[in-house]
Amino acid sequence: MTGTIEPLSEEDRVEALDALDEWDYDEARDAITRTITFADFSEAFAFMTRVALLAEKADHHPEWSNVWNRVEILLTTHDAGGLSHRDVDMAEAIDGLVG
Ligand SMILES: C[C@H](O)[C@H](O)[C@H]1CNC2=NC(N)=NC(=O)C2=N1
Repeated sequence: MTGTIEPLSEEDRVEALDALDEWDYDEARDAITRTITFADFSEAFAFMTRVALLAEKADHHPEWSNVWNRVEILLTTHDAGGLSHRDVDMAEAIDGLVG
């Protein structure tokens, strides 16, 4: 993908976070985070597989970790040096998967 990607303005970030109820703002990273707990490892990993497919399609990849039934996700845009609309789009897509 070519072209520059700009970080969100403070106004846009505040508005986006207001709508993303399940996500927290990580000021140090200029990122958003969400932790999701599933019934077991199998459910957690199935979710991660679905997110991985979305991430490849969008060419936008989460920083994340998994411990058994828990998945911790951090979204930020490396190419923008902080939060961008790509993170907001990915967060919305992830929320759509979790239901
Ligand atoms: C070359 C490729 O488009 C970039 O490296 C993509 C890949 N996935 C990415 N993922 C994230 N989270 N941020 C990026 O800036 C990013 N850039």
